Amino acid sequence: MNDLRRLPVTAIPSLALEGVGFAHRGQTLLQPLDLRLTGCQRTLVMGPNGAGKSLLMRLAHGLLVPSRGRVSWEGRPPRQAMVFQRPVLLKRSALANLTYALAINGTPRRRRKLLAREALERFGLAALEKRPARVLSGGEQQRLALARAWLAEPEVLFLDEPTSALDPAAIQAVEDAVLDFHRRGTRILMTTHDLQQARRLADDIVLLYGGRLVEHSPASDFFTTPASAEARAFIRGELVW
Ligand SMILES: Nc1ncnc2c1ncn2[C@@H]1O[C@H](COP(=O)(O)OP(=O)(O)OP(=O)(O)O)[C@@H](O)[C@H]1O
Repeated sequence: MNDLRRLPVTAIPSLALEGVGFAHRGQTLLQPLDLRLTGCQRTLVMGPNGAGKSLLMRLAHGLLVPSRGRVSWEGRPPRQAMVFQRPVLLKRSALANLTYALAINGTPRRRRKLLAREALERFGLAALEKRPARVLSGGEQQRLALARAWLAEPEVLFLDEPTSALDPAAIQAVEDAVLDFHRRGTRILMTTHDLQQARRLADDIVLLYGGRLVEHSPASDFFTTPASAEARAFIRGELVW
């Protein structure tokens, strides 16, 4: 299913993180950072284990309150969705997970099954609509989470290591979905450890190391002329926590 009806063309609000930091029990986990995301970019957040990537995503999406600084959307908050490494699914069928999400967002009952089935079809899950979501394979669960996000028509989609537990075919399916979201008009903010994946998907790269933002550059610059020693080491596979 390749019909990509674009989302209504309204400017996606810019996201500004100003002096945003996060501490827990007196320990600084994310040092104050500034980051501004505009337009319909695909931003890939990279860094070794424990660098603070998930923290940054949760702060940006509003799941965590910063200990200092401010997260703000210019004008209005956009429609947002988040996809996690391990999908959070209800103990119901694949179809019911989607119809439930549609009910929550106010879709009239008579349209829910039709829309949910279209989304299952798009993500290659039509044959599994009756199967309990929690017995689906990891790759299938991730596609179901993406289908649910698709139905939310997000202007901004956060994905936190959505492919780290998946095999190559499932990774490809997630990457194709990310590109479809983007072509439909969604801004992407995604974390990954995978340099090749970042090369395939990114317009710009944010590199975190040890709870610090060390670089935010266009992907072409990051991979060819990285500005920081950390980025050079990361690209060589030498940056570890
Ligand atoms: N809610 C929290 N309370 C306390 N510590 C936390 C919390 N969330 C994250 N941390 C700690 O903050 C640091 C950064 O965690 P984060 O999950 O952001 O790293 P990451 O870059 O996503 O790593 P990985 O690639 O391993 O997933 C880690 O040391 C983690 O243990």
